[in-house]
Amino acid sequence: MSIQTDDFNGAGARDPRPARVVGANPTSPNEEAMERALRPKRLDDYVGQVKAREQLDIFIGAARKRAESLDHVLLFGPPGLGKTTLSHIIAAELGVNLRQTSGPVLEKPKDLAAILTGLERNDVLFIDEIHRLSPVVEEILYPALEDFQIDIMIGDGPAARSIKLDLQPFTLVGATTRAGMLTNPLRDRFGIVARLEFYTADELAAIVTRSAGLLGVPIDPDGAFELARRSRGTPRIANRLLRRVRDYADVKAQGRITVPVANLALAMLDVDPQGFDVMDRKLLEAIVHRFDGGPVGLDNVAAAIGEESGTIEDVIEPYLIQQGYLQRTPRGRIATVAAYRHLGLAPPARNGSDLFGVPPEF
Ligand SMILES: Nc1ncnc2c1ncn2[C@@H]1O[C@H](COP(=O)(O)OP(=O)(O)OP(=O)(O)O)[C@@H](O)[C@H]1O
Ligand SMILES: [Mg+2]
Repeated sequence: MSIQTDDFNGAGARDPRPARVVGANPTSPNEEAMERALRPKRLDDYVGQVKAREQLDIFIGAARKRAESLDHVLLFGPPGLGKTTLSHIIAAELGVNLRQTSGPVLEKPKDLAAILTGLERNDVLFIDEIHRLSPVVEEILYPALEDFQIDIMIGDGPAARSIKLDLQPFTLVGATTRAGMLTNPLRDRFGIVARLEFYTADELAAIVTRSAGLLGVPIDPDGAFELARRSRGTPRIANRLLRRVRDYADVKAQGRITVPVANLALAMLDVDPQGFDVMDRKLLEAIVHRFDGGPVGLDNVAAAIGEESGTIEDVIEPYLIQQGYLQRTPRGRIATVAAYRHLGLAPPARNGSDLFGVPPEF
């Protein structure tokens, strides 16, 4: 199997701001190299995501048996949950090449045409950030996905004509953090759609334990669980906390990660008992203190905390919502009772306390 990459992990431009310890995006090229080393290579080593894994296991098995290309796959979910990892696993399990690129890198139709015509039979084409494909590029993708054909223009001006080129059958694996931003015609062309979910603490503990084994870090099971519990449901964060806490353990505690060592190291890193970091707390505090707990519109919150609304929506909010600290309503964001309590505040008595969905004794 060969793997070709057009850009660095398909991630495009890097964010120049200081990295969050529990931010879900990769923080540096160094971290990405480390991630590649820790990335599971086969479906059996891929922890959690039971539904997506079961589906893929069957469809991949069927495609292999018939020596056909796998149906096109759309992977969506918040950053760091394993979309890129899964795309590599799909190619490995199919026993085919993986060609990796990303939406923003494909500027012109000919960029995509060059990649498509280079694919071998049943190869996987992985397009990261597929919601950022330009419309003209997307246009040539449709016939490629449907009939394994593309129309390309030859020549200029009045002499220009379009010719059809046949492609080898292939599988597109598209990844996105924002399925809602995909056009309908594109979304409809994926036969397999897998939504990746946040991981449970037990699943993350398994990932931390596996990574610790690969890195040769001694860790107690309870220590692994403590890191897992505070990783915002995200393997990328779990692996990052492991590396940072390992540094702390090396310098302060003869290398072994125990619960007390994990607690001290995580406190030093400003990761609170729920695994929330400064940005999470800033968001909740802004909604509670500046907007009376909401509802407040996304743009107002973004302005209040000096963060891009896209980052709030894709990276910060999903976990807070999943954990029940925040609600997204048509009228705006609302901080829940759990958010008030997390900030050490008494929740306000409201007529609309059913907003919080909590029993009256609160
Ligand atoms: N199911 C899993 N089992 C074990 N490790 C995992 C799993 N999912 C992800 N990881 C680890 O987490 C890291 C981040 O995963 P990955 O890069 O695939 O996330 P992503 O969803 O592509 O993120 P992004 O949206 O930022 O591109 C990987 O390097 C891998 O080590
Ligand atoms: Mg990725």
